[in-house]
Amino acid sequence: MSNIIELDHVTKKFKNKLALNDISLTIAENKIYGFRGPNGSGKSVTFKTILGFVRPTTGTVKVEGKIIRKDVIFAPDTAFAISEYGLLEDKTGLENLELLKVLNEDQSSDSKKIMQRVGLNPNNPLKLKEYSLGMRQRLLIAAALLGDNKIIILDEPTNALDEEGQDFVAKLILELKQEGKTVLVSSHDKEFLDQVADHIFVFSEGRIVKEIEKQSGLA
Ligand SMILES: Nc1ncnc2c1ncn2[C@@H]1O[C@H](COP(=O)(O)OP(=O)(O)OP(=O)(O)O)[C@@H](O)[C@H]1O
Repeated sequence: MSNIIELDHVTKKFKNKLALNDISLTIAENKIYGFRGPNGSGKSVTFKTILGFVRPTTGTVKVEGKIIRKDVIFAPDTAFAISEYGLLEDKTGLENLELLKVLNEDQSSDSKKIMQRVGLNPNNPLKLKEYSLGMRQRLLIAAALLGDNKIIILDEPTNALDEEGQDFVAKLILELKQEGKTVLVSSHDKEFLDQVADHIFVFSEGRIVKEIEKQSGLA
């Protein structure tokens, strides 16, 4: 399958607010897609319509050929890190990942290994409410790595990270591509997206106003 995700003339209206205004886009397998644009331009709502968390007002979203909210409720083979779909404050990082495994009937992911991969110590006894913003961000990314999904959606994964943390996320995203994943990542940071993305969608006021295709992919 060449296009793993397709949005066809998608609009989303919240009361009087047109959050998405006729978005059409295609996502090919095993590439990294950057979503750039100012606050409120529609990046997160686009991700949520792909995931099936938000129902489009008009238009269709297909993931792996399935129409979201029609053929399936949620996007198949898709993991996400979106800060508002949170983790449990009263649990440790490891406990949070173990709970997600139970919820997802996932018996094969190695939570400890995944925590180490994102630079967190699985034996850290701190509860999430005691985590720094950067540690939270890393745990959220770890949650998206559970289940070995084909498509990974990362909403502002470098928020609250220092320069070292940002480089770390960039390297991780490039590794995910090497492993055959398709990654959708949003950021305000032009430099960061230029570093990782093969293709960039630039959003403004609910529209895609520009698309940038990188020649060779990796920087
Ligand atoms: N559940 C909702 N109810 C009402 N309005 C919403 C809802 N979700 C999003 N919006 C509005 O839709 C618009 C697009 O929001 P979206 O979260 O996609 O922006 P964004 O590009 O991801 O920005 P940010 O970088 O701030 O996350 C905004 O005006 C936002 O206020």
